Amino acid sequence: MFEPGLIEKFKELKTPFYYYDLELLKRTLQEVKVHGIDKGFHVHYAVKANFNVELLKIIRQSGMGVDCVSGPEIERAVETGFSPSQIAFAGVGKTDDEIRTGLKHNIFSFNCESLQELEVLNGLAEKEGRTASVSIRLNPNVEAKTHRYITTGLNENKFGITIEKLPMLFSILPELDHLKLTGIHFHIGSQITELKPYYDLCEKVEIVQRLFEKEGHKLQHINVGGGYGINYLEPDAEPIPDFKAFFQVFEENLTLRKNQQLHFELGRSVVGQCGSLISRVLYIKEGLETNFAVLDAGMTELIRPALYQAMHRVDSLTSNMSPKMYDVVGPICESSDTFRQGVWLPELRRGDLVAIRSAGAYGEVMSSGFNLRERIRSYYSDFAKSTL
Ligand SMILES: Cc1ncc(COP(=O)(O)O)c(C=O)c1O
Ligand SMILES: N[C@@H](CCCC[NH3+])C(=O)O
Repeated sequence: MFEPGLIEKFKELKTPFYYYDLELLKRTLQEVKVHGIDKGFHVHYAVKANFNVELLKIIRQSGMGVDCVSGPEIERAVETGFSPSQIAFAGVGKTDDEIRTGLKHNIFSFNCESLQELEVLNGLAEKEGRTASVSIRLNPNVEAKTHRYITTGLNENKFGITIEKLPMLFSILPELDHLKLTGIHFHIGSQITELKPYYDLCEKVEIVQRLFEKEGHKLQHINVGGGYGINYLEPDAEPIPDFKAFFQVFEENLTLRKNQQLHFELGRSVVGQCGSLISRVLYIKEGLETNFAVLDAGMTELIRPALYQAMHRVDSLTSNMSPKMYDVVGPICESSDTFRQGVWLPELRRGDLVAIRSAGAYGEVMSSGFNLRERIRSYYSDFAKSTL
């Protein structure tokens, strides 16, 4: 990913910054197209993973729709040229203003997460003189086998309506005459690296579909969400996730009804591997138990290690000396501001550049101004697109 010429260019730039390999993004999208879109599936890109406009423009060209979680994400998707007919809007706490944004654009689907939300949406749609297309987000109580903070489909999680609440849903639906029930939606979690949870999900989808059918509801679409994981420790061995295996699970294990569409919402698996956080070593500090490599990037630029104990590969870009063991840390006033502990890297010196890999998803977009840090910049493999 990092040719010598590129590293020379990096040396001239102020660090830290995000670097996006747009060619890798395009190759990843091509795999989604071949194994998903070309099979007739509707794939929505989860904008929350990275709302960077340069990436969105490329993603739009791939034929994907989007999954949004806020009014501003809907506005950004529309501004970038996504058709509202390809916008799904999920979120457990949609505000009235955000709902109005969705109504204004007549989006493909409001993925509703509670009975009260359905009533509020119905009221707002009535006021605006519209009918909203609604998918019911269900909580299938399926174990996603991922970090507990990014598990979303268990009874204890705040997302979706539990299957047990369906009788209540069926009883209020006939009164909500500004809603059109078009589908059901699921999303069981993120960074899912085994296929088993998806097999389990397929079983639950069939159970839920039958419950809707028993009540006379014909579903135009099933949305099974996203969550497909990436290889954080060996990004070069697996720069593009195995989308064939992913889509195949659903192709082979879901019984779609006549004319029923299958929708997906993929975030991390699309943009995760194309982004890296490039940082300079500020100091090398010998501790009593370990050597610290103190970087100029910290949890303010990439919070995943601090928040989920996530491990990102750290590559040295400028040193090829013999390896030494480091705790790679940031400059922020928190001990959790640690990227890696006890990692072997070519001996580092002040000024050396490192790449923190697989940072394209939930990296730049989760950056913060804590410690009054400057907003991080981005550069692209097509440098003409960079805001210098
Ligand atoms: C409703 C919904 N859909 C899709 C996604 C995308 O998830 P991922 O980036 O793990 O594919 C998320 C985030 O986990 C989500 O909350
Ligand atoms: N922000 C999380 C993923 C959350 C997905 C949103 N539902 C991460 O970095 O892994």
